[in-house]
Amino acid sequence: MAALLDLLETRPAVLAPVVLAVAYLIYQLFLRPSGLPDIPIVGARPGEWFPLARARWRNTRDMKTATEVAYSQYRDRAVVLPIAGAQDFVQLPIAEMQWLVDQPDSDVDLHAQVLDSLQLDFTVMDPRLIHQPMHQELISTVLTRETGNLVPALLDETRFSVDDLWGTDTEGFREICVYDAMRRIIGQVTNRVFVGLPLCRDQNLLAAGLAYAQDVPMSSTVLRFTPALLRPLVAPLVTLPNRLHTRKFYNILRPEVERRLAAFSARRSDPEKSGGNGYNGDNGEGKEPNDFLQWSITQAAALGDPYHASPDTLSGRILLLNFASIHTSSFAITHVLLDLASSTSPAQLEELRAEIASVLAAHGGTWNKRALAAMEKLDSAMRESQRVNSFVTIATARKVVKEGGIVTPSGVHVPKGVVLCAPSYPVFHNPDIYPEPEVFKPFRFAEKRAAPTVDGKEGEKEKDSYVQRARQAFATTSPEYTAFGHGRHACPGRFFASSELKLMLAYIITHYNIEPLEQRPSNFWFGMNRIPPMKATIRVRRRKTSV
Ligand code: HEM
Repeated sequence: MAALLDLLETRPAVLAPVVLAVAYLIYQLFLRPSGLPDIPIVGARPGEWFPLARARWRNTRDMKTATEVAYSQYRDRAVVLPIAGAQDFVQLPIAEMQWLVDQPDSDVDLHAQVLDSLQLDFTVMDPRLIHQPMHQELISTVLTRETGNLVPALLDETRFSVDDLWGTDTEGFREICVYDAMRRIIGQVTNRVFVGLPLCRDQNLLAAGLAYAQDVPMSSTVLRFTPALLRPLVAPLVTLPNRLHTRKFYNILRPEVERRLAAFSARRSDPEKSGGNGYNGDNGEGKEPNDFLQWSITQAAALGDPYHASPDTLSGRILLLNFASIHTSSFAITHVLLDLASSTSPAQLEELRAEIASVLAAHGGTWNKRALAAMEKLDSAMRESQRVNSFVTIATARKVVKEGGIVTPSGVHVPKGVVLCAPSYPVFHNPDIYPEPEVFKPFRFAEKRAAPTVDGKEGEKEKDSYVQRARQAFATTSPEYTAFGHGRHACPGRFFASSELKLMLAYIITHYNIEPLEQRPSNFWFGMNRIPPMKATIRVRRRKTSV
């Protein structure tokens, strides 16, 4: 200690870096101009010093209250919703959400916001994958179109993985941790569509994908709390797990990618062998595999840039798909199982089973997209569970990227760099929109579908009725229903997710009895998101008959 004091006395310059670092932190936390419009700040108290910084911490400690206050006290006007370690959001009234999602990407940009909030330039090992997101186009086109053809594969993998993890013993009940089992099942079933058999069952591949999906939110949280100037220095350390899991994932996938690429170019150079189409891969039975990896190879060939066709790029796209889909879908299926186990009467479960049986019978006993679409009560149960439990608490976050900023319909000027959003959690729980909002009513949306339609000419009536029914479907978004976001950037994977989750739920409830829970285990808030109780268990027993 004495030596240190001596040093400071003789060479005070050694203090300079410490003083600079402290001054920088104080400036960042308290003095930096916020660039925010002059509108109320949620969480700030009148007359206090540093209202923005203090509101940030208050809101972060209690996000539920913050979102409720932002919605109920400022229903018709824009407010600042500051959150520590995230952006300072400007939340628009719900009446302006449609305006927000209709703005061109050159004015407000979802990708710029995601890039920031997940720190993707650091947390994704090859940021080019993000800046050229070719996989997203495939999700909204090929994956959505092919979902119907993929139903048999989805069913096969669901059967295989659920039977394996939930067991087939019809005598005794067995306790399972819902989230743990379902994320493995979702990982396997979803990867059946991404990379096919046998890799979708490779537990090391699935584990690396899951681990990476946890690394990204973890490392991005640390990076967001790190001053921007220091991030390039801190990132290599913080993202070490991301790098390790990426490498592991690539290494396992690479031999299959290389095999597919070789088969693809062989077929391309010898169209005779390919059955005439000139570019198909080969699944070993002379048929092209119908999965995301294969579509990506075809897409890469059409793009003609070797970067897109490299094994690492193709593997990287599959890893990003795992990131986008596994947690979201695992949360959704975990929630609905807990809801059905704890809030639903046995008669309602029987009603669901009866619907499944009768629709299946009407479709010749075959599971297909039409049969899934006709199961309106099942669809309603999924939609209702997401209404009650959605991880989305503020919706449609878009960063203002237009030089000079933009002006909202109610006349607020929002500068470039600020993130706009709209309310979600308090809307889902608003009794004027959803009566008895805290109650899980599995048939809420099915009943809305069945409600009489407006009068009109015969043709119009039919059209109205179709539109009214479609509006209540699980994958349909609106300002009042934002579990998948809203607008043209709403989740592109939602049609696939809807079919996959309904099929899985139908299989589970027709093949298993679930012992009722006295109380629904509570969700919890993780930053801005709501998460299912990860340790919650249920007791299940295989049914002797499957209807
Ligand atoms: C229950 C399951 C899912 C939920 C609840 C969900 C939810 C969401 C939400 C809320 C958004 C933001 C939309 C917005 O801001 O308007 C989103 C975006 C996205 N989702 Fe999903 N998602 C699910 C499944 C999937 C699946 C299975 C895939 C891929 C196959 C996927 C791929 C994506 C992608 C790529 C985006 C970014 C879209 C863009 O940048 O334009 N999601 N998702």
